[in-house]
Amino acid sequence: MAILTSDLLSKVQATHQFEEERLLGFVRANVSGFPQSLAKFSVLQFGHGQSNPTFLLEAYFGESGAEVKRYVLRKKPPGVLLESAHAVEREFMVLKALGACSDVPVPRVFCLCSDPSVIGTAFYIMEFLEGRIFLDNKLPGLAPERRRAVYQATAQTLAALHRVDVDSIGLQSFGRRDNYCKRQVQRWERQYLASTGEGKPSRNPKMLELADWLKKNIPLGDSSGSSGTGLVHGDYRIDNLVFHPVKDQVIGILDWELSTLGNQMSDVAYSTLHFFVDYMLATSESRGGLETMMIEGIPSVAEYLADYCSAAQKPWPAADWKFYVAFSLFRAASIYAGVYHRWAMGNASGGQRAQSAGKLTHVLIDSAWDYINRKFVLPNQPPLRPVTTKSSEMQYPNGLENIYSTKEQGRFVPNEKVLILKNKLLKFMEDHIYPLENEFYKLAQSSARWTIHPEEERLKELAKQEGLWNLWIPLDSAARARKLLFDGNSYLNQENWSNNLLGAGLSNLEYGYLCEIMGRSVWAPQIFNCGAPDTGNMEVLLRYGTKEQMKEWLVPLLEGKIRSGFAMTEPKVASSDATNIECAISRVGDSYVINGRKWWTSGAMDPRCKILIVMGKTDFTASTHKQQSMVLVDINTPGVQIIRPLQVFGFDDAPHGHAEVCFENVKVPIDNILLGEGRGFEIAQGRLGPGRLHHCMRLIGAAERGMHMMVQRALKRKVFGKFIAEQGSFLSDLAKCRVELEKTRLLVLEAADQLDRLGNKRARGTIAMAKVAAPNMALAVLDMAMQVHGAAGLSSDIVLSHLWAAARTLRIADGPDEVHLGTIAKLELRRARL
Ligand SMILES: Cc1cc2nc3c(=O)[nH]c(=O)nc-3n(C[C@H](O)[C@H](O)[C@H](O)COP(=O)(O)OP(=O)(O)OC[C@H]3O[C@@H](n4cnc5c(N)ncnc54)[C@H](O)[C@@H]3O)c2cc1C
Repeated sequence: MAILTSDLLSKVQATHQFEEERLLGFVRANVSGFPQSLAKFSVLQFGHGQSNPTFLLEAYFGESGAEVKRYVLRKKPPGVLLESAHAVEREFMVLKALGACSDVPVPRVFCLCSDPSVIGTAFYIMEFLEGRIFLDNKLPGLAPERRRAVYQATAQTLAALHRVDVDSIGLQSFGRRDNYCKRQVQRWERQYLASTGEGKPSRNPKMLELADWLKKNIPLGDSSGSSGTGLVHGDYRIDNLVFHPVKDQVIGILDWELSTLGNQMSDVAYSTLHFFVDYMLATSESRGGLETMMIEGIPSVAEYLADYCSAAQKPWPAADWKFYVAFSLFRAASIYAGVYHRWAMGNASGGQRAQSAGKLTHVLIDSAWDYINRKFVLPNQPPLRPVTTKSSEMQYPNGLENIYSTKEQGRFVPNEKVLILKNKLLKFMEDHIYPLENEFYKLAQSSARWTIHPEEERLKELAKQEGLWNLWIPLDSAARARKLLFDGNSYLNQENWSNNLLGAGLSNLEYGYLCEIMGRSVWAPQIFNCGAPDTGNMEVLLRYGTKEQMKEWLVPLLEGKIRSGFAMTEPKVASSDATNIECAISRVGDSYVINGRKWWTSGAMDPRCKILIVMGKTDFTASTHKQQSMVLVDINTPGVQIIRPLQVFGFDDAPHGHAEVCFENVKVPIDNILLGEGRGFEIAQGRLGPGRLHHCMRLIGAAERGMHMMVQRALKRKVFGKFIAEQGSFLSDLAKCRVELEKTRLLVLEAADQLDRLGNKRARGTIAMAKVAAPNMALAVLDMAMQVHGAAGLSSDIVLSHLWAAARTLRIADGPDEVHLGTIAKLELRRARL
């Protein structure tokens, strides 16, 4: 929640007290409009901020003494100060120039007092702004769209500040512009050295190494100061901004102590530090910033930066961004070291809160090194933004966008975050996937069919860079992995976060809108690391894997370096009832030994497939649903034999494939068991819910592609003197297809929403309905599309027959229709009996 500026007040701290009468005399003489006859004059201190102590002056006047004028006084801290720090005179100068000659929102200043005899140090007086301050940059309590607006206003206000022409407002001598970064690194290194060392807080050698790295990586052009220089604020953060009491608009930028002229991109990078390190939580062990939290409405760093660059008309800073962030962390570390040093000497205005600044200094230094060691920090281009920022006016760059795309408010209307991803995804499909489909088919029909097309791996990298990677991962699963893999250690370096290894923090419903688009091409899902059975297998590891299992198998799967298979179905038994399976998993000493035969293990033919999740029985005598267990089996373990690829209507789905696999005395360590013996059924329930829905979502996309192709064909092909689109029978069939498609889409979205709100178990009835409805609808629509294409529709020259074959498998795979109908009927009867 935001707090009002007036809520930050408390009594003046003992170390900051001054003679109020002397101050009053000065104010009366120097602040124009100050009431001459007062009922009361009071001084309170602002509790937020640790640099220059800041006070509220209240002058009560009028007949009843109830009228009040409020002012803010800002002064240097008492005690011995570091040279050039706490320069309130400079603050006054910049505020005065901006207030008089620009539209940058700043409080109006009244007067500056350099005479220490008045209150002990120099000070100035300015306007009091009543508004909201967001002390927590996670913006708790705000709706996602307002969070977005607050961050947008933050970026745009910084852009407005950076657009100011300093020469025209008399600030041309406010600082030097050449060698800004070089001088800043030297300055903050000096400050750090002055705040640490013998008789002072301890010195961290990594800080000095950091200074060396920065000196060696100064951006080109720094020495001349030719481009990108101008006014910089120096401490631009959300909590130094006053927002309008109700509108998401900045009404004042505060805390100008560090302002100067210089390289403005360093100002921008500094304003993003909370994405990389949680400096609000100085006392906790937490290191990760907003980029690891994925809070709805808060933009990514790239999106924030895109807002800034577009408003400031600056080029995209990918080339030097690593330097600017590392420099900002270094500078912040030096500032906090100064705060801590002052606290240790008893004169930091943040009081005891400044104590934690010592620890934070080290966190900032480590974070800078983590950032430097990342391979990827920013995409080469700014992320694609919707054509307008209002979701109601979004434009879609793709002809495939369906005619009922939601442009209004409503229950199943994707939010702005999803719309942005959707636009990107649509463009990616148009630019990269559809044009390569024929290429992929050619290879899959050649003698080299079980190899990977090099373009596939290239597109995977591109998808990662675009933030279109692992979008299927639901928030809760991501949170578990984050906790197990990343908490308090640097097992994985921060590069992985930037690559969105744990998705975009989407709910199942939000993912539904995107998964549908991937379903338009059989080749698309794996490009985004969103293909079956990998998503289901990753979900199992995310939910049930141990830390070690995650490290060994989940991480390479998340990275898209390996693929996986799920081996449950057996040729000998009716596997739609998993209690029938016969594969034996026997405990022998410290190992499990697996014996059995599986088939339709999708993905096992893929040369990148390295891990199988095998379901078998560990105890044939236990109760029916406690006999089964799941174990992780490295596909290269002796005794694992791939017997043959199976075909679906002649499609073998190379290079992915569906394999028959024999397990003969396959020995794996006991640590490879998932969740524990007898828990296989439980895992299957968890795995199959979201996975089933993903199939349904993709089927909506497949049907949508069928609709599109059908209509295009009907508008171009003439039969018996008329276009097919003019034939009455076609029109009614087309309309019926649309009706079925929309009904099913709603059912699938409803199931996804229920999965988010109610969980797997309570949503199972609706998921079952979607699982029956989606393949049957897609089959009908694709069948109609093939019919309209005549013989071409049945050929392999166009995608329809392959989409149809894939849809047909889903009346059986992941449970035949009859099993799901049984679930729906059982629930219906149970409800009637209640
Ligand atoms: C392309 C494809 C990919 C697959 N991928 C995988 C995979 O990666 N891993 C894996 O383990 N399996 C996979 N499968 C297998 C799939 O999950 C099974 O085929 C499915 O669970 C059905 O099992 P079954 O084939 O043994 O059919 P059976 O269990 O023998 O059932 C046959 C038929 O019996 C009828 N029937 C079943 N139950 C009922 C009931 N309760 N009421 C009325 N009639 C019923 C249905 O008509 C059903 O189709 C895949 C299958 C295909 C086609």
